Amino acid sequence: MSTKRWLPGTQCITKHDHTKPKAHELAFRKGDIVTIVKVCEQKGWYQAKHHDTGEEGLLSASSVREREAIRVDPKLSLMPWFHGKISGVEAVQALQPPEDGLFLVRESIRHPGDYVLCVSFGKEVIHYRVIYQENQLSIDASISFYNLIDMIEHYMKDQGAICTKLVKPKPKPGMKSAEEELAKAGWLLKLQHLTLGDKIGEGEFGAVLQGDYMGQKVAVKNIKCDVTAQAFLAETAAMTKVRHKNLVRLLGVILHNGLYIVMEYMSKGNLVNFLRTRGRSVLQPKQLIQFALDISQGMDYLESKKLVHRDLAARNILISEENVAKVSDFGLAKVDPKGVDDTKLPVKWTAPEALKNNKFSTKSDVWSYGILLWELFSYGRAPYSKMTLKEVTEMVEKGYRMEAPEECPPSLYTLMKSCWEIDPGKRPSFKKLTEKLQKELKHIGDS
Ligand SMILES: Nc1ncnc2c1ncn2[C@@H]1O[C@H](COP(=O)(O)OP(=O)(O)OP(=O)(O)O)[C@@H](O)[C@H]1O
Repeated sequence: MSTKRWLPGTQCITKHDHTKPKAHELAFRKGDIVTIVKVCEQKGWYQAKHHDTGEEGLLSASSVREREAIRVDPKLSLMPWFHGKISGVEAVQALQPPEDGLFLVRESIRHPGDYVLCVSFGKEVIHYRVIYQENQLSIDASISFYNLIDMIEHYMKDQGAICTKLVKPKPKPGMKSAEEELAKAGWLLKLQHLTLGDKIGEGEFGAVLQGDYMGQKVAVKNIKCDVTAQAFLAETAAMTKVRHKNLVRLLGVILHNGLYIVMEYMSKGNLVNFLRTRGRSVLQPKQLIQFALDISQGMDYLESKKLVHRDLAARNILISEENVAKVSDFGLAKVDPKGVDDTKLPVKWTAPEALKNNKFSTKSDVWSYGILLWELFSYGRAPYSKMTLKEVTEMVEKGYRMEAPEECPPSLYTLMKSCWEIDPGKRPSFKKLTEKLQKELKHIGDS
C-alpha cells in the first residue's frame, strides 16, 4: 500500500485503537485527532502530537488517514445557537425540556439591533438583553464584545454576571454547528498550540499575522466580524477540498475572536510586491516562466476539483521560501455561481462574459490568468493603468487588448492574447497552458 507523506502541521485522524503503546509510541483511540510534528527518518513513521492528551510520540503512517473535506453547506453555521427574530415565548418553547445552561440567542423584536441571550436555569428561562452600543455588545457594563461569537465563547468559560455558565447551545432547527463538523472532520485546531507574532499583511476583512503552530511557521488570517466569518466558512470549506503543491495549504481553523484561518506561511509574500521589489535586474525570464507554470498547475488542479477561483490576480499569488508560487485566496471561489456582489468584482481581471452575464467558469479564470501573465512580465505593473474601469469594460468589449510588456518574450505575449479570446471556448485550458509553459522552460534551459 502506498502511504502519503504528511507534512508537519497536518492533522490526521487515527484509524484504530492503539492503547498499549511501546516506548516512545503514542497512545490513541480510533477517531482521535493527531498533528504531525515531524517525518521520521525511518520510513512510514511520524512524530505526532495528540490533540486531546497533548502527548507526543511515534505512530506509523498506516494508522492514520487523511482528514475529510468540509462540504460547502449553507446550513453549516458558526452560530448555530442564533435563532434570528423569534419571540420570547418561542425561545422558551425552543429551550424545552429544561436543562441548566442550555441557551440560544435571538434578535430582539422590541429593540431592533439588540439581541437577547436566553438561558435555561432551574426550570426557568432567563432572558438577558444584549445591548449594541458603539460597535460593541454587552449584557452588563463590566464587559463588552466585538461580536456574538466572542460573547458566547466568554460565557461558556466564565459565568460572570449571568445565572450559570453557558453549557449547551440549542441549535436553530436545520442548522448544523460548524464547530462540531470541523472538529469531527479534523480541521479544528487548538488555540493553546498557537502563538501569534507580527502582522504581515492586511486583507480586506482583517489582519494577517505570522505565527507558530506546534513548531511550524504559519500565517493566520483573523476575521473578527461574525457575519464575514460565516461567509469565510465557504472559502475555508473550499480549501479543505484541495491539496496541491501550488495551492496555499490550509492547516485548519480556530473559532476564537471570530475566526482564525491558519495557513502555511509563505515567507516571500505576494507576487506583486515580490516582482516590484526585485525587478528586472534580479529576476530572469526563466524565473517568471517558472512562476507562470506553477500557477497554471495549481489552476489545472483547481479545475479538476470543479472550483472556479474568480479572483485570480498577482496579488493573490504567494511566494514560498523556495520561490514556489502558490495560488491563494479562494474568497470568491464558490461552487454556486449566484450571489456574487458585482460591485466587488476585480473588473480589470474579469472576463467580459463574467462581467456582463455573470458567467464565471474555468475559462473566465483563464482570462484572468492572461492578465496575471501580463503583470508577471511587466514586473508588477498595474494593468490598463491609464484607463478607468468603465473605459476598460467598453474598450475590451470592442476588441482592445493590452500591448506586450517591455521585453516580454513574443511567445508569452501570444499566450496572453490567447487567454483574452472573446469566445471563452477558444481560450486554452490550464492543461494546455501548462504544456506550453513546460516547453518554454525547456527551450530557455536548452538555449
Ligand atoms: N499564507 C501567507 N503567508 C504569508 N503572507 C500572507 C499569507 N496570506 C496572506 N499574506 C499576506 O497578507 C496580505 C493580505 O492577504 P489576504 O489574503 O487577506 O488579502 P486579500 O487579498 O485582501 O484577501 P481577502 O479579500 O480574502 O481578505 C497578502 O497580500 C500577503 O502579503
